[in-house]
Amino acid sequence: MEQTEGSEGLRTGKRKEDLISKYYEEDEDDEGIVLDVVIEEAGYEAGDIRISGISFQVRKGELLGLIGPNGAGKSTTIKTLLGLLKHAKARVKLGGENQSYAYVPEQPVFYEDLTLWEHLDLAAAAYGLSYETFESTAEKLLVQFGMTNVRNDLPAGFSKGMKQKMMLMLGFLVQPDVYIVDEPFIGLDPRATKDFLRLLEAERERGAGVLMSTHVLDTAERICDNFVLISGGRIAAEGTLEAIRVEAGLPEGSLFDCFDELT
Ligand SMILES: Nc1ncnc2c1ncn2[C@@H]1O[C@H](COP(=O)(O)OP(=O)(O)OP(=O)(O)O)[C@@H](O)[C@H]1O
Repeated sequence: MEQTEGSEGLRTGKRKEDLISKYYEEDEDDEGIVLDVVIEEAGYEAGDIRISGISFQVRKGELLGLIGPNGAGKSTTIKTLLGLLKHAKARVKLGGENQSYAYVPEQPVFYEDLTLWEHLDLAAAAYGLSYETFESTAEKLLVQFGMTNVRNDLPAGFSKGMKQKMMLMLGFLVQPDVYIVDEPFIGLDPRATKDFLRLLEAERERGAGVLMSTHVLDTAERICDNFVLISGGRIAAEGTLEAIRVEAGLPEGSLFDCFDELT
């Protein structure tokens, strides 16, 4: 079975080589942390350091926005925490022994010879969902994303936005404790964006934590609780919008203005 574009799609959170360790020894300060990331440094080649000193935590129900200009190191940060970079000094922990995560990549990744429904079935099997749970959740997602009429089609023939919707559906299907989402908005039409945000909100209410990288700053400003602003492979500012405004010296500034000032 051929998979398109590299090896980073359809991640199940159960691969042995993952950097993410499954057990988090909680003490009082750690309560509610579902993802704890400490990256000392990471790069694509030995000696080629692209990011350094990037640490952050995501708590239950929190949406943390990873923002920064092109080439700042957002995707490298995400690839590092997923264990995809060989040259990384990093430690990544989920919040508990039985916690799971789902990664939604920026570039859709799919199997050429599996239909949309078969992709959903495969992801459900990888996460050990019962057939009943899979069927009812998958049916709901098809309706929510307006994809019912293409359920038995091959994704190779999908538009860019439809492929993106499939990736999001695969993430939502398994209801993980942590979502790691790399730029979800590009390619989605306004209706799909709204559907995605509504589902994300419901998942946060369920207690899922979300790390989301994006360039869509007006949306990020509206929906994220906290931000990590990366510039030149390092953290340029972090915290709430208020904290970022203080850092940028723009007490009334939009996230875009602060971003502009700080990068
Ligand atoms: N596969 C790769 N091999 C070598 N260097 C890479 C690779 N991918 C990215 N880089 C380099 O790492 C640095 C950070 O890139 P990264 O893709 O993490 O940026 P980003 O913040 O995700 O940017 P964008 O907003 O454009 O997606 C850049 O200097 C980039 O050229």
